[in-house]
Amino acid sequence: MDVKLAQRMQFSTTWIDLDKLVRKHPSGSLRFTRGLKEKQKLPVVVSAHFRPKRNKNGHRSVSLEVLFSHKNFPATVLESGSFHVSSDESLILKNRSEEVGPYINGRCIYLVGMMGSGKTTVGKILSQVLGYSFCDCDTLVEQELDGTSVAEIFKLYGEGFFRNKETEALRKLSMMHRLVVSTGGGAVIQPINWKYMQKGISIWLDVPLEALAQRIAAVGTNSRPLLHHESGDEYSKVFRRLSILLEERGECYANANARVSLEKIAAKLGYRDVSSITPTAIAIEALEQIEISRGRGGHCL
Ligand SMILES: Nc1ncnc2c1ncn2[C@@H]1O[C@H](COP(=O)(O)OP(=O)(O)O)[C@@H](O)[C@H]1O
Ligand SMILES: O=C(O)C1=C[C@@H](OP(=O)(O)O)[C@@H](O)[C@H](O)C1
Repeated sequence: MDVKLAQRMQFSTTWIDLDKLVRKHPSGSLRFTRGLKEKQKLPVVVSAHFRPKRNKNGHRSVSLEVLFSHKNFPATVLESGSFHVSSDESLILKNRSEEVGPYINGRCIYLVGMMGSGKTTVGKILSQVLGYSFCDCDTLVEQELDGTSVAEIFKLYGEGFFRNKETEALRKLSMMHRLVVSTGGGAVIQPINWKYMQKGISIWLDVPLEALAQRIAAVGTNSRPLLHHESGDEYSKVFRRLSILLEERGECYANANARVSLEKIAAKLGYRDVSSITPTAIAIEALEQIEISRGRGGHCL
């Protein structure tokens, strides 16, 4: 189907903006009754079925079928075809940031979540679209200690020392504006850190354990000292260790102002697997959840 035709279809005097339609109803079908332009006397039912798919490159395409039916006629396919919506996500992200930007109003955004939940990846996207700076709290701690890596800090001085440095870094960040901060996965366990993060807006990236373990197993555990103690194959040991940490921390993450659940995004977009969700789609959901948390007075859980 011609892309222009697919993106804006006219039935009677009503334009359907498929871009908006797909955004609002990521998959499914829509039925509406209209009199066709030339034959206003004949009411017909027009149904649009659309189903987004993602190809190997992460580009989405939407297949669409428009059916005409009337009690006296068998259902007939008026139009069918598919179109790409790959650039769609960046546009949606931009629109969302313009909508929610005034509410955020320069406050820092703190991304919290388990190791590997995408705080750095999604944080960079959010900072870019909002025109904020990005800051990785672990990197700040490392800089304070002349570039000593987090893994080395744990080895040389222990976890307690690292946690104090992390709190100190968050205290400094809480005095700043227009920052998206990727916090360390364990920052949520110290109540004092929430006092600092409450000056801004906190978002929990809630990612299923299987996906976290897959991501971390793919890059290795060198930079994540809390995952060094287990034996076995990489995926299983990361999974076991993360399960224990999540059990201890689950409630702490729930203190965040907004929660971005990858399982919910997958359900919304009609994906079976959370690994199909792009970081941009997660950033879009983060902005949407900030907007929703506004209606709840800033607290989501
Ligand atoms: N949505 C995603 N889909 C697939 N892989 C991702 C996604 N987000 C992040 N990753 C990958 O997971 C790993 C951990 O991501 P990162 O952003 O560093 O997490 P965190 O900062 O929370 O520890 C990286 O290798 C990154 O490329
Ligand atoms: O979960 C944790 O306790 C930790 C997470 C790490 O940050 P990332 O979440 O960025 O990996 C880092 O702060 C340190 O290894 C401890």
